[in-house]
This record gives sequence, structure tokens and C-alpha cells, in this order.
Amino acid sequence: MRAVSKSFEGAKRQTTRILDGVSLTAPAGQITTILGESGCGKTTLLRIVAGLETATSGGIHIGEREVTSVHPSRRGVAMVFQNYGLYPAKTVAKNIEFPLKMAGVAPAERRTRGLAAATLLHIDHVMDRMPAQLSGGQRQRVGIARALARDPEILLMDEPLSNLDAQLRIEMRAELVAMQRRIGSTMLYVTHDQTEAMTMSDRVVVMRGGHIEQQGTPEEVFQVPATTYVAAFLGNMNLAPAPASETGAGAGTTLGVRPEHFLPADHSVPQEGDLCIEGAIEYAELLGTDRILHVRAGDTLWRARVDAALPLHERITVRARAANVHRFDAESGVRLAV
Ligand SMILES: Nc1ncnc2c1ncn2[C@@H]1O[C@H](COP(=O)(O)OP(=O)(O)OP(=O)(O)O)[C@@H](O)[C@H]1O
Repeated sequence: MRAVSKSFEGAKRQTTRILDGVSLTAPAGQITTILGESGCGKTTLLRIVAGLETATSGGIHIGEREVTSVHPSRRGVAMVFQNYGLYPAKTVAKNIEFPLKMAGVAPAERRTRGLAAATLLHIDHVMDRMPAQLSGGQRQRVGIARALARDPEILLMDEPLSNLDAQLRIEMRAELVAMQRRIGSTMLYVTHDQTEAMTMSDRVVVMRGGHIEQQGTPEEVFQVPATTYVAAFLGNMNLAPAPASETGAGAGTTLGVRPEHFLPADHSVPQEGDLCIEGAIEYAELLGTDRILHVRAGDTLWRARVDAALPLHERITVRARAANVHRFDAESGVRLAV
């Protein structure tokens, strides 16, 4: 996808730009996740790839083919929707086979391909049921099997797990990745859930307000966030103006430290370049064995993840190693070179 922009015309002929010069590549045989908050344009982007929406400018290529103005049915893509999108009056088998029937595939081949996709998704024993007789998880599997049966070049998924309960979502994440690895499909996967993006993806594209904030492997975007937005969105990094005592950070620098990178000072040997924060514990969140202490130092509340239980209002010093202190330009939020 190259330099894709999309504007919608709203009331009083006002145009709103939803996507602004988005360029991205989803490598063949990999899972690329588009991650962003609600309304940032993820679904619109996916619909443009599917051909259900046309870009105002820019182009879409699938492999060597330019498909910007190709009809959705001839693009070689299949989409799985958040709300399953099943036909309530058709059986599971008919739901899965329907797109093949529309494409003119002969009945015997439809059945073979439908059954193969259903077997992959472990729903081959419910082929004669109606959608209303299935659980939410099974319905979503039917939606995915229907997309797979078409043997698409690209599988587009729009928040496919968001209607499932938490436990099932975790199971389905692992299963979807296993399925993708088995068949080697190219997947473009939309989610607003950072854990889903981090655990499932080969590549993550972080979107914000219609543009790409950063793209890379999950490790890259987590360990080297390009902006304060990405740092806060993935893993909730502490971000605060550099304290006056901090050497090496000029005025106008924002410091970033992940809560898990703070060490209580009395459990660690000081090293050159450590960032030391001294303050009073204002609040503690218990997370199993660890807790997140909210430490007030001046105007800033730092969150430090420690494994010690400490009383509220007690003063504590925590330190972060220089390598775990990120620096960003305070005005633009962009990462500063070391
Ligand atoms: N057909 C349309 N006409 C006008 N505005 C639209 C249209 N489709 C989407 N929008 C607007 O575009 C913006 C982005 O929508 P989109 O559905 O792509 O976001 P999203 O990131 O997928 O959000 P969500 O996670 O809530 O689905 C929203 O403000 C939405 O209201």
C-alpha cells in the first residue's frame, strides 16, 4: 500500500481526512498487525485493501499486481469481520461454501474445500448446524473457515476476537497463529488490543489519527519506541520532563522509563548514569506477586514495578539503569538519538 489517503465527505460538504499518506508492506507469509485506538482509521484501511472502499489517492499492490481499481472479488483477498457476518438461515457448511458458489466453483470441490477449512478450524463436526446453534467462538471459526476456503492471497481480519470472552480470546490467538503458520498465509490483522498485537504479529504497524506512528517487529516497537505516543500505548511507559538533577538531558527532554525497569535503590548497586527518583509512595496496585508503586517526586508520579510490599506514604528511592532510560523531544514527542 503506497501513500494511501482517504477523505469522507460529511455534512455541509465538509471533507474529513481519515487516512493521510499511509504506506505499508505486509510481507508474504507473515502476520502484520495494524494496531491503534478506536477511530484511527484501521478498518477503513482494511476495507480499502479489500476493495470495499476506494482510496482518495494512493495505490494498492498485491504481489506484483496493482489492484487499486480491481473489483473486490478479483483481488484474491478474503475478509473476516468482527461480528462474524454469517448468514443466519444457512447451515455452517453452506455459510463456508457460499463464496465458492458465488465464484462458480463446482459443488464437489466446494464441499472438499469447505470441509478442509472447517477441519483446520475444528468445526467439521458442526457442519449441519445453523449459526444460532453455535457458541460465539464457533461462529467466529465459521467466519474464518469461510475466508480460508477461498484460498486467498491475503487474509484480512478486522478485530476477529473482540466479541469473545477473555479466556477464549487467549486460546484463539494461539490457534490463529498456529493455523497461519501451518498454511503460510499472508495476514493483515486489525486490533486495538496491544497484547494481541504483541503476541501474534511478525510486524506491528502502530497507527494514530490516520497516519503510521511506527512500524517494525513487536520487539522493535516495544524496545525502541519512536515516539512518546508509542511508548505510552505499548506497555504504558512512565513519561515525565527530565528532572533538573538529570545530567545529560537538556531542557525540553521527556524521559521514559518502563515501570518494570525501576529497581529499589537498597536492592541494587549504583551505576554511573542511573536515573534516581526519590519520593513518597502514594498508591500501590497489587499484581499477583509484584506491585506497582506510584511514587510522587515533585509534580511527577512515577510507576515502579517492584516485588516488595511497602507502606503507603513511606519514602523510597528507585533507580533505572541508563540503558533503560528513553529520551524524547518534549515538543514533538520524537525519540532523541543517543
Ligand atoms: N463511510 C464513512 N463516512 C464518513 N466517515 C466515516 C466512514 N467510515 C468511517 N468513517 C470515520 O472514519 C474514522 C475512522 O474509522 P475506522 O472505522 O476506520 O476506525 P477504526 O480505527 O477501525 O476504529 P474502530 O476500532 O472503532 O472500528 C471514524 O471517525 C469514522 O467515523
